[in-house]
Amino acid sequence: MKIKTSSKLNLFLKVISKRDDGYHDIKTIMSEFDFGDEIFISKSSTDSFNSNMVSTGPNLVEKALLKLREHVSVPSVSIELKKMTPIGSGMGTGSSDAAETLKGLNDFFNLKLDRTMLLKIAAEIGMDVPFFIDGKLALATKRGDKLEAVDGVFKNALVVMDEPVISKNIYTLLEPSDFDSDEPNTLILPVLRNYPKVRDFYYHLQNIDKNFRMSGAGGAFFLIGENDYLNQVKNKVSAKLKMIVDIRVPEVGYDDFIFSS
Ligand SMILES: C[C@@](CO)(OP(=O)(O)O)[C@H](O)COP(=O)(O)OP(=O)(O)OC[C@H]1O[C@@H](n2ccc(N)nc2=O)[C@H](O)[C@@H]1O
Ligand SMILES: Nc1ncnc2c1ncn2[C@@H]1O[C@H](COP(=O)(O)OP(=O)(O)O)[C@@H](O)[C@H]1O
Repeated sequence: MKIKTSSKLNLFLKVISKRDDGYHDIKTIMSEFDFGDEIFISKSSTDSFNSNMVSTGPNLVEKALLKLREHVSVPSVSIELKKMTPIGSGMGTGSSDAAETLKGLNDFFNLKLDRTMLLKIAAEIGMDVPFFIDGKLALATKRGDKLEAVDGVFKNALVVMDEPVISKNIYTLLEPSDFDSDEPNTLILPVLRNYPKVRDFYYHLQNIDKNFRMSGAGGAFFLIGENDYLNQVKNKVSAKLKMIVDIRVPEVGYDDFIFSS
């Protein structure tokens, strides 16, 4: 079985407050788009995981299999991840790999887990993972795991990335005053303070168009607009990754969050 994974942009992301469990309450709109990796699942007499991804710890794909096994019996399986997307982008590609592994194994072995159960297991892997069970466009609140589908229309977005933000700790770098900020993505404040290369890239983008926004914890940024204009901007941006994608934005109700002037 071959599975194609996807990515997301956080159209905005407000960190509201720190919770008693150490996580943060957030409010964000997550929008799925077509940019992903490939996962191959096949029957095998022993478990195996292979990937072209250089990994320091267990891969989220392996984590997904282990979490699944805590809930249901899964036969031995061979899984291969062909990683084609960058790490540390804030586009949730690892979370998508994990969610697609759960859904893929559920289908491949006919495990009969329903959507509610898949969402529960996904949240045990990471707060970004449940979104990719249904994908598309959703308002995410609480720790990012309470999801509400939002009706969307397609727009073009220029997505750019130069340097990654490799940190599972970005929330710990928030300062009290950050919670009062008007930034469309609160997490840009700790990123600008702690990641000089990403800060330089952000200033480069701001000199071209002030409406560039950061996705998640960075390092990817995006600009929503008309295709012709985005192509002009793309030519001016110096970055390792530049692509124009179709992205869902809410049909109604979120203009103040999404379109800054
Ligand atoms: C920042 C966001 C935006 O979508 O993702 P990315 O930038 O990675 O795409 C998410 O909130 C990240 O999601 P994810 O990376 O899955 O988080 P997890 O693995 O569950 O948590 C990693 C760590 O981040 C912190 N964390 C995460 C989510 C949240 N609402 N509050 C937090 O404080 C916790 O300290 C946790 O230990
Ligand atoms: N399949 C995977 N894809 C991407 N990252 C993964 C994967 N498995 C484990 N990781 C680890 O997860 C971290 C990336 O997480 P994060 O920066 O939150 O993701 P993103 O920025 O892509 O949303 C890195 O430390 C990376 O090594």
